[in-house]
Amino acid sequence: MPLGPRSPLLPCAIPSPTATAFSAYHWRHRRIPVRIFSCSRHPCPPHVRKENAVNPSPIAFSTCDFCDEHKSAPPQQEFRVLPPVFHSYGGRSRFYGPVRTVKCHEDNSPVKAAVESPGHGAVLVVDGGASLRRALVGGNLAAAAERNGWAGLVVDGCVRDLAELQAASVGIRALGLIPLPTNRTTPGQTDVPVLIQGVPVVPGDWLYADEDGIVISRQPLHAAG
Ligand SMILES: O=C([O-])CC(=O)C(=O)O
Ligand SMILES: [Mg+2]
Repeated sequence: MPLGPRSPLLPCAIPSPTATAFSAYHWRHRRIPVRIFSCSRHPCPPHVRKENAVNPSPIAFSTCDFCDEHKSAPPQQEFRVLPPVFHSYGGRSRFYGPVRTVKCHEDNSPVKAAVESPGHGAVLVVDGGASLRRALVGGNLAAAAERNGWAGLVVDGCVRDLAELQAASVGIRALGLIPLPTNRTTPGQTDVPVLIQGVPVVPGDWLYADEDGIVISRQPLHAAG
Protein backbone atom coordinates (compact mmCIF):
# COMPACT_ATOMS: atom_id res chain seq x y z
CA MET A 1 0.00 0.00 0.00
CA PRO A 2 1.53 3.37 -0.91
CA LEU A 3 2.29 5.61 2.02
CA GLY A 4 0.05 8.66 1.99
CA PRO A 5 0.56 11.83 3.96
CA ARG A 6 -1.38 10.40 6.91
CA SER A 7 0.32 7.01 6.98
CA PRO A 8 2.36 6.11 10.03
CA LEU A 9 6.07 6.20 9.45
CA LEU A 10 8.08 3.05 9.24
CA PRO A 11 11.29 2.98 11.18
CA CYS A 12 14.23 3.56 8.91
CA ALA A 13 16.46 0.56 8.40
CA ILE A 14 19.85 2.19 8.01
CA PRO A 15 20.56 5.05 10.39
CA SER A 16 22.59 7.90 9.04
CA PRO A 17 24.39 10.10 11.54
CA THR A 18 24.44 12.97 9.07
CA ALA A 19 20.76 13.36 8.28
CA THR A 20 18.11 13.32 10.96
CA ALA A 21 14.73 14.89 11.03
CA PHE A 22 11.55 14.90 12.99
CA SER A 23 8.77 12.69 11.82
CA ALA A 24 6.18 14.56 9.76
CA TYR A 25 3.56 12.13 10.99
CA HIS A 26 4.27 12.90 14.60
CA TRP A 27 4.25 16.62 13.97
CA ARG A 28 0.81 16.37 12.50
CA HIS A 29 -0.91 13.91 14.69
CA ARG A 30 0.74 13.56 18.06
CA ARG A 31 3.08 16.51 18.36
CA ILE A 32 5.69 14.20 19.80
CA PRO A 33 9.12 15.03 18.38
CA VAL A 34 10.26 11.55 17.44
CA ARG A 35 13.59 11.53 15.71
CA ILE A 36 13.93 9.41 12.62
CA PHE A 37 16.91 8.77 10.46
CA SER A 38 17.02 9.70 6.82
CA CYS A 39 19.48 8.88 4.11
CA SER A 40 19.41 8.17 0.41
CA ARG A 41 20.03 4.43 0.79
CA HIS A 42 17.00 3.25 2.67
CA PRO A 43 13.24 3.15 2.10
CA CYS A 44 12.15 6.28 3.92
CA PRO A 45 8.55 7.11 2.98
CA PRO A 46 8.52 9.56 0.05
CA HIS A 47 6.72 12.31 1.98
CA VAL A 48 9.38 12.18 4.69
CA ARG A 49 12.15 12.52 2.15
CA LYS A 50 10.26 15.50 0.75
CA GLU A 51 9.68 17.08 4.12
CA ASN A 52 13.36 16.74 4.91
CA ALA A 53 14.63 18.00 1.59
CA VAL A 54 13.99 21.72 1.92
CA ASN A 55 14.51 22.32 5.59
CA PRO A 56 16.95 19.85 7.13
CA SER A 57 16.09 20.98 10.67
CA PRO A 58 12.29 21.15 10.71
CA ILE A 59 10.53 22.17 13.86
CA ALA A 60 7.31 21.03 15.41
CA PHE A 61 4.68 23.77 15.55
CA SER A 62 0.94 24.23 15.62
CA THR A 63 -0.85 27.36 14.42
CA CYS A 64 -3.63 26.53 16.89
CA ASP A 65 -1.15 26.57 19.75
CA PHE A 66 0.27 29.89 18.51
CA CYS A 67 -3.25 31.32 18.41
CA ASP A 68 -3.99 30.07 21.92
CA GLU A 69 -0.92 31.94 23.12
CA HIS A 70 -1.73 35.13 21.21
CA LYS A 71 -5.52 35.24 21.12
CA SER A 72 -5.72 38.49 23.07
CA ALA A 73 -3.01 40.26 21.03
CA PRO A 74 -4.26 43.39 19.29
CA PRO A 75 -5.23 42.47 15.73
CA GLN A 76 -2.86 43.27 12.89
CA GLN A 77 0.09 44.07 15.08
CA GLU A 78 2.56 41.55 16.45
CA PHE A 79 0.48 38.52 15.58
CA ARG A 80 -1.84 38.12 12.63
CA VAL A 81 -3.97 35.31 11.18
CA LEU A 82 -4.78 35.14 7.47
CA PRO A 83 -8.42 34.53 6.57
CA PRO A 84 -9.27 30.92 5.71
CA VAL A 85 -9.44 31.41 1.97
CA PHE A 86 -6.19 29.69 0.98
CA HIS A 87 -5.97 26.16 -0.36
CA SER A 88 -2.90 23.95 -0.15
CA TYR A 89 -1.49 22.81 -3.49
CA GLY A 90 2.19 22.12 -2.87
CA GLY A 91 4.00 18.96 -1.86
CA ARG A 92 4.47 20.29 1.67
CA SER A 93 1.35 20.90 3.71
CA ARG A 94 3.17 22.69 6.52
CA PHE A 95 6.01 25.14 6.29
CA TYR A 96 7.44 28.17 7.98
CA GLY A 97 10.11 30.77 7.52
CA PRO A 98 10.97 34.43 7.35
CA VAL A 99 8.85 36.36 4.86
CA ARG A 100 9.93 37.86 1.58
CA THR A 101 7.34 39.60 -0.55
CA VAL A 102 6.45 40.47 -4.12
CA LYS A 103 3.56 42.55 -5.39
CA CYS A 104 2.23 42.13 -8.91
CA HIS A 105 -0.97 42.21 -10.88
CA GLU A 106 -1.62 39.42 -13.38
CA ASP A 107 2.08 39.39 -14.26
CA ASN A 108 4.32 36.92 -12.49
CA SER A 109 7.70 38.45 -13.45
CA PRO A 110 8.72 39.26 -9.87
CA VAL A 111 7.57 35.84 -8.67
CA LYS A 112 9.73 34.18 -11.30
CA ALA A 113 12.73 36.35 -10.42
CA ALA A 114 12.30 35.57 -6.72
CA VAL A 115 11.99 31.79 -6.98
CA GLU A 116 14.91 31.65 -9.39
CA SER A 117 17.11 33.22 -6.71
CA PRO A 118 18.23 31.58 -3.44
CA GLY A 119 15.40 31.31 -0.93
CA HIS A 120 17.42 30.38 2.17
CA GLY A 121 14.34 28.77 3.70
CA ALA A 122 12.14 31.86 3.36
CA VAL A 123 8.45 31.99 2.49
CA LEU A 124 7.54 34.10 -0.52
CA VAL A 125 4.31 36.03 0.04
CA VAL A 126 2.82 37.10 -3.28
CA ASP A 127 0.38 40.00 -3.29
CA GLY A 128 -1.45 39.30 -6.49
CA GLY A 129 -4.34 41.59 -5.58
CA ALA A 130 -6.54 38.50 -5.11
CA SER A 131 -7.00 38.31 -8.87
CA LEU A 132 -8.72 35.11 -9.96
CA ARG A 133 -7.98 35.73 -13.63
CA ARG A 134 -4.37 34.55 -14.14
CA ALA A 135 -2.05 31.95 -12.63
CA LEU A 136 0.94 33.51 -10.89
CA VAL A 137 2.71 30.21 -10.18
CA GLY A 138 2.87 26.92 -12.06
CA GLY A 139 4.94 23.79 -12.09
CA ASN A 140 8.12 25.41 -13.39
CA LEU A 141 8.14 28.12 -10.76
CA ALA A 142 7.30 25.62 -8.04
CA ALA A 143 10.21 23.43 -9.11
CA ALA A 144 12.47 26.48 -9.12
CA ALA A 145 11.32 27.38 -5.62
CA GLU A 146 12.12 23.89 -4.40
CA ARG A 147 15.48 23.85 -6.16
CA ASN A 148 16.45 27.21 -4.70
CA GLY A 149 15.51 26.43 -1.12
CA TRP A 150 12.26 28.33 -0.61
CA ALA A 151 10.14 26.85 2.17
CA GLY A 152 6.86 27.94 0.63
CA LEU A 153 4.79 30.35 -1.40
CA VAL A 154 1.61 32.06 -0.23
CA VAL A 155 -0.17 33.51 -3.24
CA ASP A 156 -3.04 35.96 -2.93
CA GLY A 157 -4.10 34.92 -6.38
CA CYS A 158 -4.23 31.77 -8.50
CA VAL A 159 -1.85 29.00 -9.51
CA ARG A 160 -1.88 26.23 -12.15
CA ASP A 161 -0.26 22.88 -13.05
CA LEU A 162 -1.73 21.12 -10.01
CA ALA A 163 0.07 17.80 -10.50
CA GLU A 164 3.42 19.56 -10.79
CA LEU A 165 2.73 21.69 -7.73
CA GLN A 166 1.94 18.58 -5.72
CA ALA A 167 5.19 16.99 -6.88
CA ALA A 168 7.29 19.93 -5.69
CA SER A 169 8.66 19.76 -2.16
CA VAL A 170 7.56 23.23 -1.28
CA GLY A 171 4.50 24.66 0.44
CA ILE A 172 2.06 26.39 -1.90
CA ARG A 173 -1.07 28.18 -0.71
CA ALA A 174 -3.29 30.08 -3.12
CA LEU A 175 -6.88 31.15 -3.65
CA GLY A 176 -7.58 28.78 -6.50
CA LEU A 177 -6.50 27.13 -9.71
CA ILE A 178 -6.81 28.62 -13.16
CA PRO A 179 -5.07 27.37 -16.30
CA LEU A 180 -4.55 30.82 -17.85
CA PRO A 181 -0.97 32.14 -17.45
CA THR A 182 0.08 35.74 -17.06
CA ASN A 183 1.49 38.10 -19.66
CA ARG A 184 4.86 39.43 -18.62
CA THR A 185 4.29 43.10 -19.37
CA THR A 186 4.00 44.93 -16.06
CA PRO A 187 6.96 44.63 -13.70
CA GLY A 188 5.95 44.31 -10.10
CA GLN A 189 7.70 45.12 -6.85
CA THR A 190 9.93 43.04 -4.61
CA ASP A 191 10.37 43.12 -0.83
CA VAL A 192 7.73 45.76 -0.17
CA PRO A 193 5.01 45.83 2.51
CA VAL A 194 1.89 44.14 1.16
CA LEU A 195 -1.72 43.60 2.15
CA ILE A 196 -2.85 39.99 1.93
CA GLN A 197 -6.62 39.68 2.24
CA GLY A 198 -6.54 42.90 4.23
CA VAL A 199 -3.77 41.70 6.53
CA PRO A 200 -0.49 43.64 6.46
CA VAL A 201 2.61 41.58 5.80
CA VAL A 202 6.12 43.00 5.70
CA PRO A 203 9.44 41.44 4.69
CA GLY A 204 11.12 39.98 7.75
CA ASP A 205 7.86 38.84 9.37
CA TRP A 206 7.65 35.13 10.17
CA LEU A 207 4.99 32.97 8.57
CA TYR A 208 3.79 29.58 9.77
CA ALA A 209 1.38 27.46 7.73
CA ASP A 210 -0.11 24.14 8.75
CA GLU A 211 -3.31 22.20 8.19
CA ASP A 212 -5.28 24.66 10.36
CA GLY A 213 -4.24 27.90 8.72
CA ILE A 214 -1.60 30.56 8.29
CA VAL A 215 -0.28 32.88 10.98
CA ILE A 216 2.20 35.73 10.74
CA SER A 217 4.28 37.28 13.46
CA ARG A 218 6.84 40.03 13.82
CA GLN A 219 9.03 37.66 15.82
CA PRO A 220 9.78 33.97 15.34
CA LEU A 221 7.23 31.91 17.28
CA HIS A 222 9.03 28.59 17.44
CA ALA A 223 11.54 27.65 20.08
CA ALA A 224 15.11 27.92 18.92
CA GLY A 225 16.93 24.69 18.25
O1 LIG B 1 5.22 29.97 -16.44
C1 LIG B 1 4.28 30.47 -15.80
O2 LIG B 1 3.93 31.64 -15.90
C2 LIG B 1 3.52 29.64 -14.86
C3 LIG B 1 3.72 28.20 -15.17
O3 LIG B 1 2.99 27.59 -15.91
C4 LIG B 1 4.87 27.51 -14.56
O4 LIG B 1 5.54 28.06 -13.69
O5 LIG B 1 5.07 26.35 -14.93
MG1 LIG C 1 3.59 25.55 -16.37
